[in-house]
Amino acid sequence: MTRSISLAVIPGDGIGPEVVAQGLKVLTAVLPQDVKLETREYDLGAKRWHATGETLPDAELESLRAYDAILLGAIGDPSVPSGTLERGMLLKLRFAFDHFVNLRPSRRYPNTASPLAGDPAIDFVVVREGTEGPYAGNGGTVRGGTPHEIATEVSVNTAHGVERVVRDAYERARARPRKKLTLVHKTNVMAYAGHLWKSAFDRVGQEYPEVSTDYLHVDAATIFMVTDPARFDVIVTDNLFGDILTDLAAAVSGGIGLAASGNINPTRDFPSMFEPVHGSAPDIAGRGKADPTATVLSTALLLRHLGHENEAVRIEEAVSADLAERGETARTTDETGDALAARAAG
Ligand SMILES: NC(=O)C1=CN([C@@H]2O[C@H](COP(=O)(O)OP(=O)(O)OC[C@H]3O[C@@H](n4cnc5c(N)ncnc54)[C@H](O)[C@@H]3O)[C@@H](O)[C@H]2O)C=CC1
Ligand SMILES: CC(C)CC(=O)C(=O)O
Ligand SMILES: [Mg+2]
Repeated sequence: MTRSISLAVIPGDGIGPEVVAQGLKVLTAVLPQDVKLETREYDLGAKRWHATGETLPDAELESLRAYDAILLGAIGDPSVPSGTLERGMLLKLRFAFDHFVNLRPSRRYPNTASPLAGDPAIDFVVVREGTEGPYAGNGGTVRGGTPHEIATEVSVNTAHGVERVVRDAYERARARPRKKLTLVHKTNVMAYAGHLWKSAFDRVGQEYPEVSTDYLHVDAATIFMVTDPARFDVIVTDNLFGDILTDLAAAVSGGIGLAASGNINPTRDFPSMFEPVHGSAPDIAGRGKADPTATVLSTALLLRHLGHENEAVRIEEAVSADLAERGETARTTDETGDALAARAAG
């Protein structure tokens, strides 16, 4: 457990600054007096790009290494060509700091609106690979702009990269009461990558006899996430499948405004980065409408990662209690942050 926390804060674009302000409010409220929180804000995102053309200069990336953790709002703006910031800043960070475990828990909190019939219990965690797969940037285009253009986006899967994330997922499954791990892929079509994933899953599984396993093709996994989400305990999957599945998981378990995530570097060679699952939501930015709960819950993951388990639980309990009493009245982003901070402070 750290008695001081140095935190790099990247508010980013759209609703990012709005929700990060609430995350910091709750973090400050929950920490004991003798734990010092030092923050430095990084000006990265659309505004910076328009002013300087920079996404994440190497010197800034290097300076981020020194922190215990990073808190990110979201990046991406309609005024910037799609992918510029997502790849130039967000993926650059995830790759450079070897965030190979993208941890995305889904839990049904009381009194939340699920579109699913029968009010199902939901409590699973997706372990999404964070540094490889189709997001590796391995592709290109030939004959661009002509009717004969050919674009490729090659999924990169290394034995090292797959095995380490699969092992992490087994560890997490073993530590949970149900001890169940589901591999999600598309081995029937993506045969090369699928074989690598499935054989790593089976091989590593021999070391975890107490963990029960199953396999689902990703298309079928989306069916079960809607018809029978209670069947899932821990899911391990690649970068793209995990991205898509976790937006769906958020939608069925109470909404995208509640979904937290951690980009974890389990070896602790680099700072891990915590952020809501959602993006910058330009459609509601600047209107005080964004739900900051996902960011607040991401700060709980951050605290847990740094060894502050009690404070992490206090935040999760504050969210649970607040949701139970939120009712129908619409609240502003700030009001929700205030309510959560007051409860978390105890
Ligand atoms: N980690 C990141 O920084 C991410 C960035 N993005 C970027 O964000 C931008 C917008 O992407 P979209 O595809 O629209 O996804 P999005 O997640 O930003 O928004 C999807 C829908 O969810 C709603 N929503 C999102 N967060 C919410 C919250 N906290 N409270 C209430 N409603 C919320 C939005 O209003 C929108 O209707 C794009 O530039 C995209 O690349 C997208 C996902 C992750
Ligand atoms: C914006 C992308 C790079 C990533 C994304 O959608 C996510 O991590 O959820
Ligand atoms: Mg996403």
